[in-house]
This record gives sequence, C-alpha cells and structure tokens, in this order.
Amino acid sequence: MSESTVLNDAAKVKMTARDVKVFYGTNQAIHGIDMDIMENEVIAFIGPSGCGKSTFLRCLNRMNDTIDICRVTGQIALDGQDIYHPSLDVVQLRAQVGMVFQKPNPFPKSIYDNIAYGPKLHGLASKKSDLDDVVESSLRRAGLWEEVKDRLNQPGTGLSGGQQQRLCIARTIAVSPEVILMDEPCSALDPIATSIIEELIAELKQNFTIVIVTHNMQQAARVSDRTAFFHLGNLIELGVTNDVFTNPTQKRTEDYITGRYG
Ligand SMILES: Nc1ncnc2c1ncn2[C@@H]1O[C@H](COP(=O)(O)OP(=O)(O)OP(=O)(O)O)[C@@H](O)[C@H]1O
Repeated sequence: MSESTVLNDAAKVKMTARDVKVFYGTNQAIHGIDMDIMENEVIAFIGPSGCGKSTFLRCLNRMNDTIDICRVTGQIALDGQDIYHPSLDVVQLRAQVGMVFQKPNPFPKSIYDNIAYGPKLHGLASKKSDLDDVVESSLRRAGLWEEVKDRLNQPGTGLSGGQQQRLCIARTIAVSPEVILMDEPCSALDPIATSIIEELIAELKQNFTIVIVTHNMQQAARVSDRTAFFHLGNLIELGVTNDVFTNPTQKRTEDYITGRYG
C-alpha cells in the first residue's frame, strides 16, 4: 500500500516538527527530529524503552515546559503557528492539543465535574444547559455515556480503570481539541478495556488527529495509519503502518519489530 492510499491526496498537514532537539540538563534525549503529522490520522510512536517517544510527544503540547531541567529547541507548528512563540497561550494550546496519560487520572470530583471543568475554565459553556450538553456529548463520543448517565454525580475515581480512561478521553474531548496525544493509554488496562479504547480511537479519528505512544506493536498495527520508529532519540523510520511492519526500510526497524532488541 502506498502512503497516498492511506493518506489521501487531500490530507492536510496538522503539525510540523523541524530539527527538534530536547535536553534534560546536559543529557540530550532527542537529536533533531523532523516530522509532519497529518490531519485526522492516527500516528503511532514505537521504539525501545528510553528512545524518546514520550519526550517527543510531550513537545507537541509543551508538556515538557513543566520539567525544570528540560530544554526544547527547533520548531513545532500547529496549523502553521509556532507553538513555542513567546506570546502563545499555553493553556489554550493544551486545549487544542489535549493529552491522555498512561494511568487514568480523573480529578477527585464527580463524573460530571470531571468533564465540565475544562469547558468552564475556557468559557466554552455559559449556561447550565450548554454545560449539560457538552458533558453528554463528550461522554457519548468517548463511549461512556450509557454506563454513567445515571450516576453523573458520583466520583470519577469510583469507575473501573477502563471507564476512568474513557472519562479522561471525554474530559480531553470536552474542550474541543484538534489533536489528542495519548501516552500508552492502555498500558494500565485489561485486554477488554484495551480493545474498547482501540475501537474508540478508530472512531475519534474522524474528528481528531491522534498521536499515540505504545509499547505494544500489535496495538500500533491495529490502530494507526502511520508508524514512527524511534531509536536513541532519533526518528529512524516513518511510514504507512503496514509497510513499516511488513517491509521496513531500515535495518534497525526490522531488528526491533522482529524482536531482536527492545
Ligand atoms: N524528567 C526527566 N528528567 C531527566 N531525564 C528524563 C526525563 N524524562 C525522560 N528522560 C530521559 O530521556 C530519555 C528518553 O526518555 P522517554 O521517557 O522520552 O523515552 P520513552 O521512549 O518514552 O521510554 P519508555 O518507553 O520507557 O516510556 C531517557 O534517557 C530518559 O531517561
């Protein structure tokens, strides 16, 4: 399958990274990465532990700003706008480029308030009825509404792990992001909860661009359109997922996917 088969001709670049380098103090974790992320694609980041997948992912919504010793150089743009520009509103950026973490992390609040928090913060719903609509539509899009509609006032932390992760996805959706970053979103979940999230990713792709870090190569193969293989802080190969897994162009990719290391 050629790249253009999966990414049709109308595919639009959503985010670009150019010569991105990341340093933790004097230790360089990312060595000059260039990447285009296309609108409405699911792109998976794979590679051995410590290769920089999460570090690079966190560059895409400036989550690394929260780590004191971390320094990012190079350019990253969202719809052509430099996300590291000094005048950029980082809170707004993180609404546009939302993030779902490895371990579900609902706020210690009700299910309703977990979802309503972001829209209230960003002034997206002024009336209670508008907020109710956002809460319902976000929970529906995250495939959780039917399971929680009768207990919206109960704590989010009382849900199962898989439900909590869908709650976190709903919370991300509630502020109308364009890109959703997922850092090993299923690693704390059982196989059934994992397959529910994987199905959800396929649906979310219609409305959002999704970047997912995963240790699980089968998962990357199942959910993503394109796969990026990282090694020692470098992007070794980026291509259509099927090609990367069946016919990699780089020896290091082949060694990794055939289990020779990692
Ligand atoms: N907060 C931090 N402080 C210092 N060094 C860090 C920090 N986070 C990551 N690193 C270092 O940066 C490098 C890349 O780590 P990163 O977590 O991005 O890799 P990864 O591919 O996501 O790994 P894993 O699959 O194990 O999560 C590693 O050498 C790691 O030790």
